[in-house]
Amino acid sequence: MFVISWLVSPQVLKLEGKHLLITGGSSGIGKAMAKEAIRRGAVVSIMARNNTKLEAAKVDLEKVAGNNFKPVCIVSVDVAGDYEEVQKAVQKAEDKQGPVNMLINCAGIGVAKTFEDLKIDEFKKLMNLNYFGSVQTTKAVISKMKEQGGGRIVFISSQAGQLGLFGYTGYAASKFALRGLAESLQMEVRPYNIYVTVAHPPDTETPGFEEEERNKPEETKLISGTSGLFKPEAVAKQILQDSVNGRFCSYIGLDGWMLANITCGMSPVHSMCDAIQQVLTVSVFRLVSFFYLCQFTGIVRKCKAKRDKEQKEKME
Ligand SMILES: NC(=O)C1=CN([C@@H]2O[C@H](COP(=O)(O)OP(=O)(O)OC[C@H]3O[C@@H](n4cnc5c(N)ncnc54)[C@H](OP(=O)(O)O)[C@@H]3O)[C@@H](O)[C@H]2O)C=CC1
Ligand SMILES: CCCCCCCCCCCCCCCC(=O)[C@@H](N)CO
Repeated sequence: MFVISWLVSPQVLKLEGKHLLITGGSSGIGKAMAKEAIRRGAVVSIMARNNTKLEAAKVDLEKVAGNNFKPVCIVSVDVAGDYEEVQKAVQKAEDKQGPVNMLINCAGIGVAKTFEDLKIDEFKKLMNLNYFGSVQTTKAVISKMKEQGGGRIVFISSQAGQLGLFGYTGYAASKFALRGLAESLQMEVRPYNIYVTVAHPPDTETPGFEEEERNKPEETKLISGTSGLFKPEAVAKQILQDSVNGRFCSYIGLDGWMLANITCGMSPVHSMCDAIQQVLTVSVFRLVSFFYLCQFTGIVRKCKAKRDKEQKEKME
């Protein structure tokens, strides 16, 4: 009885006919999640700011739908803007597609610069969009979800929400914040049959990633490169499946698996298999992490030496 009470074993959510509201659904990971959800028979609403991009995504998404599909609902709103506007936007989606069964908080931005180079406004923007944006949409759906007797809330964090790294002082903080939010919220809403998922994707080939790459410090590129570059379709499929299964932590790849285990902390545990895995791997992966940390310190040192040398040559 004791063992059973701390294990989380939610019912698998049947996606067919369920309303999925996806913020940031007009591009990248969010759009790939919308596509996968439609393919699996869900009813989808996507939210973002730019209407032209939303319209284009709608056309793209409806191409993958079967015969009896419900049109994709698009709503233009700034999730980090006025809370009343966010509430109205959610209401608009619910009027069209019914109450939200799964909210996917994917609207977000990545900025990689050193702490010195990041402007205060950039720190604020990162927190405002990546963290408060997710708070606002979640707040706008949670009461109805409780009344309904269940649902799913998904937060798209990052591997940089599991470890801090060069260039991500602003970004990682906003992604770590989501974990604290999610862990607390999960404890509150579990009696209402609502399950929270935090996803920690590695670098993923999206328009947002391309933009971020342009001014990225070399250190950040090299360190992030360790865990590879993934396709949005693969990342989306994994996150959607983990959310359907009601898993608290969603990850992809070998490094993702190690990070999920080493950062399990006090998060809810999904199955006996996960519990055993965590108990057995935490100390081993901590040992493995020293090698990674050594490698990262080496990268930072080499990049600095290279920069110093270039500077000196320029002076001469
Ligand atoms: N790509 C990567 O390498 C990784 C990404 N992530 C995270 O995944 C999420 C998605 O990233 P990715 O697919 O790369 O991003 P994209 O830039 O490709 O897409 C971002 C989406 O969010 C929307 N959006 C941005 N700002 C707002 C806003 N203020 N209000 C409403 N919608 C907004 C954009 O539309 P519009 O501009 O029209 O508003 C767009 O639909 C982010 O949270 C990111 O941090 C995590 C790990 C790795
Ligand atoms: C046991 C120890 C295992 C250690 C593994 C370490 C792997 C570190 C890789 C960090 C990658 C961070 C990617 C962030 C991507 C992102 O969020 C941005 N691209 C957003 O745009």
